[in-house]
Amino acid sequence: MEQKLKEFAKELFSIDAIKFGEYKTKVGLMTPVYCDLRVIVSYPKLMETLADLLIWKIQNVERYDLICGVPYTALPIATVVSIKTSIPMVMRRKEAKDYGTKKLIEGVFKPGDNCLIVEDVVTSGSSILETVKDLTGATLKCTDAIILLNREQGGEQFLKNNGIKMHALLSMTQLMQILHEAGCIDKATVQKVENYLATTKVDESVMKKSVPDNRLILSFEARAKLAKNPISEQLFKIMRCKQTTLCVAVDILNSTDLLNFAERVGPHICALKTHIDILEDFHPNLLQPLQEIAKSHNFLLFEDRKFADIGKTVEYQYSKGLYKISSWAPLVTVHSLMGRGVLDAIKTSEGLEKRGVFLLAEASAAGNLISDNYVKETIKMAEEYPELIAGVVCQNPLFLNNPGLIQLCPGVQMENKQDNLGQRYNSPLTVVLEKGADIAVVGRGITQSSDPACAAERYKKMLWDAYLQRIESSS
Ligand SMILES: O=c1ccn([C@@H]2O[C@H](COP(=O)(O)O)[C@@H](O)[C@H]2O)c(=O)[nH]1
Repeated sequence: MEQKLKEFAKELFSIDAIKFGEYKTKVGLMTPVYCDLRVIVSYPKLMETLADLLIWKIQNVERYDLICGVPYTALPIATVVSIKTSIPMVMRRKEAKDYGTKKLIEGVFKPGDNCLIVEDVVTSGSSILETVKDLTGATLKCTDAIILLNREQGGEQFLKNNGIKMHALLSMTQLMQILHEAGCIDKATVQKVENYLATTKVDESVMKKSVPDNRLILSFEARAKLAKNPISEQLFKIMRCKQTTLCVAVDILNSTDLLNFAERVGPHICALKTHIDILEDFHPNLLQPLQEIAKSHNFLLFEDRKFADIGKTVEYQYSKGLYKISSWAPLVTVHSLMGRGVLDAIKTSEGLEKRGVFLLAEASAAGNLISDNYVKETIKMAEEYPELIAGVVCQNPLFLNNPGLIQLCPGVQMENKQDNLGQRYNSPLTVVLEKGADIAVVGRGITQSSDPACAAERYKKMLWDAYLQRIESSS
């Protein structure tokens, strides 16, 4: 059977059911490998082989009375399995009929019958779960799903969390290995897919098959209307008007250099991100010309203070002291680590009337201690403060169903993969098309360039083209 599986994998490649290149997934992100098993109905011998392989795999499943294919691709596959094993099948309608019996599940079954799910490819597991919901709603039990290919993007865990054990004939890693050994794909392609799988997490909102108002395919114009924070609304409008999603991190130690730099990159950016406390010659007199430059080039000042203390201390750090951040920076970053008191402090402190917070959910630094649960709770916290939160700093496509929030992604550079202190980089294309970034933060990629204005313009164009490519399918 192992050999039969390898031969089958090669056949899938030869009929173009597995393709390599740049493909857009249904949630708007790009993938270097695309699996389209719908073509398999045109190859009856392959259908039969697949059914044999699945039947072989079914031996691991303890008990089932019925089988059900996830519509539509797996329907014919489940049919062949049913015929070959004489296990009766039930069929799930995607929409209930609006006449007659209005049944979602067709076929003969008894309450409590255990139904084995059959599916072709699992990315998120959401399609299986939709089918499971209808089956259990019709009094059936579902505990196991038998599938051809596990794309290894979180679906197995997601299903497990929802009480379904997944049995896959192949994982994406195994498939890559088989195709490489057979000479169908080269090492570079294998590495590209491996890298994509290792770095692209699919969160639960991505896992919903049809994400309502998916931010990845909505235009900034549309999202400006959905923004609940006045600064994120303004940011969306600036991005659209200046056609830029570039935020430059101006990590420069001298005030005059900072002003010169802001003037030069100003036409190409939507926000200028500062670490004001690294200036060796800081004087409050810097702030007025900086604000004027921001106004004249229509970009926002963004102090990356990463507040992380008790609320009262944050109130002082934000509005008092040498920097009086709340008086000149409409945007600031906040760690979720210390809880909601920090957000309450930012919300109520004196300073600019309109303000927005980017909450830090993930970090670009290698070896950071942020866990999946921390990320999840941070997103939850962000969604609890819609009037204050402009967006989230993260490295993965999160909160897809909240288009009013902006994903800000630092760690962007054209070439470098990592600096010598643990900073990790992705290319402009990757952050927008694979990681879901709305705004990309570029620091040394521009500040250390011999011509920062020209470099900023290049980044701006690349990022904007990638954004247009991302929303293309919805226009
Ligand atoms: O996870 C994070 C959060 C913030 N940053 C900040 O972005 C810039 C990146 O500068 P580069 O020169 O492009 O590396 C810097 O100001 C960081 O403090 C981040 O990199 N990662």
